[in-house]
Amino acid sequence: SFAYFTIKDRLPQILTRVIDTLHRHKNEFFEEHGEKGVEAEKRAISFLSKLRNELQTDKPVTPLEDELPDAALWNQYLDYQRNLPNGNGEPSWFQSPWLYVECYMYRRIHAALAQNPPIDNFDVFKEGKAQNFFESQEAIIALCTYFQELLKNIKDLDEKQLQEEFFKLLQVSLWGNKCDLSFSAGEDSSQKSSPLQSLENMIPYILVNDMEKAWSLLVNAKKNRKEGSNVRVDIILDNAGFELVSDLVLADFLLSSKLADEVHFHGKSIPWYVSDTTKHDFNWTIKQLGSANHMWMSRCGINWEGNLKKGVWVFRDHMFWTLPHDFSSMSEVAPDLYAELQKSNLLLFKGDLNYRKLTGDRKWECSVPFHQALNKFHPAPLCSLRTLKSDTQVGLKPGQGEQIQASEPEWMVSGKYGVVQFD
Ligand SMILES: O=P(O)(O)OC[C@H]1O[C@](O)(CO)[C@@H](O)[C@@H]1O
Ligand SMILES: [Mn+2]
Repeated sequence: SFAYFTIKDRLPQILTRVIDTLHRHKNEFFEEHGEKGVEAEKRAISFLSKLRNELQTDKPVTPLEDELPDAALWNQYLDYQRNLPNGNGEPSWFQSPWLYVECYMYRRIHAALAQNPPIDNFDVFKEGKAQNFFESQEAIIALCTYFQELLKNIKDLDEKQLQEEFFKLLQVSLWGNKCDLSFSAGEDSSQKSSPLQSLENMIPYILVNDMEKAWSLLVNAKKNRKEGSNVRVDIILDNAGFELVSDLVLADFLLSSKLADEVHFHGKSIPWYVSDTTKHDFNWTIKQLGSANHMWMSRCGINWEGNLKKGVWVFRDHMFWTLPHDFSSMSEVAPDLYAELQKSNLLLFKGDLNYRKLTGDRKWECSVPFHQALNKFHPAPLCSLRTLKSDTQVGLKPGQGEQIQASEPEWMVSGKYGVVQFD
């Protein structure tokens, strides 16, 4: 299965890259913190080498020994896995649910750094995320330019024209999800070509296309909005780099077109799945754009900083997003976050990992309804924008999955297909 390939090949590669990254920063740690920095680096590397060895030799998953705020929840989850009636007994790397052990690896990487001051704030994936941003420069310029031109006459657009633009930017954000770095084990995965040019040709690759549903929901929310109440959209972010910029453009469009009054972004509180967006990545990206040597790029960055200052854009991170739990347990494990999401008119979930967590990462028949796979997770109307990079897919027409499978056995993991799936 794809899970086997991931645990056997991809995850050890990612760990090796993390170890290399620390090696490469040795001088920097020394310059910043002296001998203490170098000692901390050595301890972190030995912790990570041990982790890689445990993984590759299928050792049991061990309780977390750090005192970070989520440690108890992780250890409870390990107990839960141990006691599953249909489980394999003692959880180990090759004998446990993929979602669980993969999340666990990223949590252990975090522990390797967090437990070792003075390098405890070092994000081992930061360089890769920045590189993805810079290598997508041209695509970012093309998108920012298109968008700023659009803003010039957005007031004159009729409903049909607004809908067209909404669909375009939704698709850019969907295909932006091709650009993650965990899929390629950290290898370059930037957006090279203009993101708007090929949208028409990519329509056939959108296997579930609920863009109309998302549109009607927003139009109706606006029409039915009560005096003094706001239409709110939440974007549960995935990757930094080009994908994040495409999400920010979409969010700006929602405000500028007055389809929404506020947008709340949800990011990760620790480095996650190589390229996922943390608060630092979020602010860094907006700063980079603002100070770019390109008029439309910097216009975007400056406007977005203004949106944050005005409070019409809000960034939040919550520990739940980096726990191993699927979303059906959110109301129990993180009732505060669930209640927060209930305040939204529309939740946009970006990316593959969020899709796995929405559907419980189960081996569903492809024709099982999305609503059923969500297993009662429904804080508000929601829509997933995801390119297929793991073998879980629901909500297809009967026979649709089988038909693609016959000619393209890799269709579920190649990132070539996508869904805009609404519940
Ligand atoms: O950034 P995304 O879209 O969540 O993708 C993350 C990648 O990590 C995985 O979730 C697991 O390796 C893949 O399914 C996917 O390729
Ligand atoms: Mn990701």
